Amino acid sequence: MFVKSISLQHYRNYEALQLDSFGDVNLLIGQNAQGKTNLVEAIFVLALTKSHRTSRDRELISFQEKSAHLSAMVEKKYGPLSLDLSLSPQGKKAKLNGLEQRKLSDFIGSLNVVMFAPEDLEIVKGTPGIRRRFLDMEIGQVQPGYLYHLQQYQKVLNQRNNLLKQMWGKDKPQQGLLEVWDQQLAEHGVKIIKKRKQFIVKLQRWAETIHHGITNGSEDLKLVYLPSFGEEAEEDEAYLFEQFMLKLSQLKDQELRRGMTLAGPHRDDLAFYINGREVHTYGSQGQQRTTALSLKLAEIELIQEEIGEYPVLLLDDVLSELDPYRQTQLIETFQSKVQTFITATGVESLSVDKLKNANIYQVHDGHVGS
Ligand SMILES: Nc1ncnc2c1ncn2[C@@H]1O[C@H](COP(=O)(O)OP(=O)(O)OP(=O)(O)O)[C@@H](O)[C@H]1O
Repeated sequence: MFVKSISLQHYRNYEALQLDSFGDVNLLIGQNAQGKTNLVEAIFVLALTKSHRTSRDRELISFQEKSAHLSAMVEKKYGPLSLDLSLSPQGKKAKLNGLEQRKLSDFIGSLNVVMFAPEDLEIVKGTPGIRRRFLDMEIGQVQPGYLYHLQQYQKVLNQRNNLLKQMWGKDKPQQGLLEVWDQQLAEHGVKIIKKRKQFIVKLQRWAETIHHGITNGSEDLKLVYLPSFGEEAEEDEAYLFEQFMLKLSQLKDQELRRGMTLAGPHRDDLAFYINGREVHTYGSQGQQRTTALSLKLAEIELIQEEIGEYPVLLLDDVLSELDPYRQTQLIETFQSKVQTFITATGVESLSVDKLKNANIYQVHDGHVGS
């Protein structure tokens, strides 16, 4: 798919911006703090209705303003599609071809993107919560049904945690009520776990091949789901449900003491291994960065496999961090297949000959010129 144009109103430091005729490769060049990341972030927000760098939507609306508006024209395999998204403290409103969507999940996935930004190193180095967010956002993009279960799970989890807190120190805990929440938690929980496991198996296939290529065959990358209960590879829903309920009953005393739910997809993790060793613990900085890169490139192929179209690639401040060999490999792999937006402080830091047909945009203080 291909983003043809974009328009922003009161989005971050853009008061009003209209950009047309994007090319296959688009370079956004400018000094620090001018609005380069804000622009690729806006494309990301149009795809997922959320930013990759904050969960607080208020930050996306320009200071002093009450709402922001983003829109784009996207060329897809089956024709053009217009996307509109409004953000305000009251919530978000999304339109496809001018028609308001009742649920945001009906809008998400209309535009598919893969963002690679410096903070993606945290997927490998950071806390389990970051890896869960990565899984949830990526699966949500290609399987909207996933987001429904995720929202329901989060609701039930909050209610169950509140109940556990209320029951704390009471003589006669409300066991009956807790069991109702257990059932609902397990119902949505197993759907999430199953989809995450299936996603990881597919992502692993692509990531392994790509990582092999990047490292000249010297490194074997493996992805492993680390569940808080049951077997890591088990996908059978009935079995997972049984295992989840069993785990909750085993943990009940502990949960009542701590006032929180201690097992389920909100406690699961994802591990990366290179040649049998965990990258989080034993990987060098370079291996961790390459792992993150392989994951992102694998995602591009996976999205193509799932939806039959390549996503748009957003490279924020990362291309200049790669050595010339990796820069070239990245650009050559996707040239003419994947529309790419690249931010950098200067064209000097990029292997420019590979980017000679790129559209170049100068970003300065919330204004963009070509
Ligand atoms: N809600 C907002 N309203 C207005 N301006 C904002 C808002 N949020 C961020 N900004 C401004 O946007 C600018 C940062 O833009 P951005 O993160 O896109 O920089 P950048 O060009 O990518 O820089 P770098 O090269 O340092 O990454 C800052 O000047 C910041 O004050």
